[in-house]
Amino acid sequence: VVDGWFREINSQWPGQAMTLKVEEILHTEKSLYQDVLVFRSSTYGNVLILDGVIQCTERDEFSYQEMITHLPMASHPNPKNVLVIGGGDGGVIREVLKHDTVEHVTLCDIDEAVVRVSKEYLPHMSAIFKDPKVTVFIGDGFKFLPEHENEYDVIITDSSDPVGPAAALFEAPYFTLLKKALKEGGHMSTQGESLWLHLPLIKELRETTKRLFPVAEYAYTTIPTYPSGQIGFVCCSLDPERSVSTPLREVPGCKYYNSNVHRAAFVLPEFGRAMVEDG
Ligand SMILES: NCCCN[C@H]1CC[C@H](N)CC1
Repeated sequence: VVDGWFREINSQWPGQAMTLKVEEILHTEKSLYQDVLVFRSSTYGNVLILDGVIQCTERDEFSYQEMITHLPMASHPNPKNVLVIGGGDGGVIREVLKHDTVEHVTLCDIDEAVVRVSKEYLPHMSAIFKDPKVTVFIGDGFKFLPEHENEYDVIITDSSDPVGPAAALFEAPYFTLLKKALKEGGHMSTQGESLWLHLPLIKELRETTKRLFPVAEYAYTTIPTYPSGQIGFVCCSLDPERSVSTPLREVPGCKYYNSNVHRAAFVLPEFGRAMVEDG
């Protein structure tokens, strides 16, 4: 934080940096896995930073959390058992529980510091941890998945960027394990970075998932505080007859998501479509 501003300078997005005005530093620590910073911003509420990268802000997190959750959930006919890999801030869990079909949701995040800090500073995301349908497991998704084969209707990978602890969550071995943990007709979504910054990665992600899943599509949302103001998701189904871009029911109580936004999210601008689909 320099002269009262946080600047998200990072080699993943050279020559650009989101800047947020800081009112007060609320927490800093070095966890087992990453540097953790929380500050109260002037205009985006409390902000969680991991290794210098904006993870979520109270003002705009709903865009990402709603879309990464409802794209796979609303296109699945009857999701009962759900797994979230990452997502220690609790936002995705909050969204999963908007579906009354859900009987149980498990969160598996490698860093207990994220869950602890979220409970303390991001209350409207982490309050949901108290819900009896929620189980929080602190550990590595790579170890968790093989112990839970054929268990989940939907798996959401709410990861940080493909550098540091989350790098392996963007590669084929991970998606192979994830596929085995899904039940028949299962759906998944994974954090898929930005069309403006990561086209080669997105192309690779889609090729990897297309080899493993009969349906694998890319969708995106707008979100001011992520690099270039946009972030995407790779959404997959194990059912060749199903379309992840077709919502099967409404999801009440959302601020970003609705069934038209669901469909529109999969319509890509030409520079994205060409790269992602034609390659
Ligand atoms: N629940 C928040 C997950 C964080 N998602 C990522 C954080 C880092 C960003 N560069 C990309 C999205």
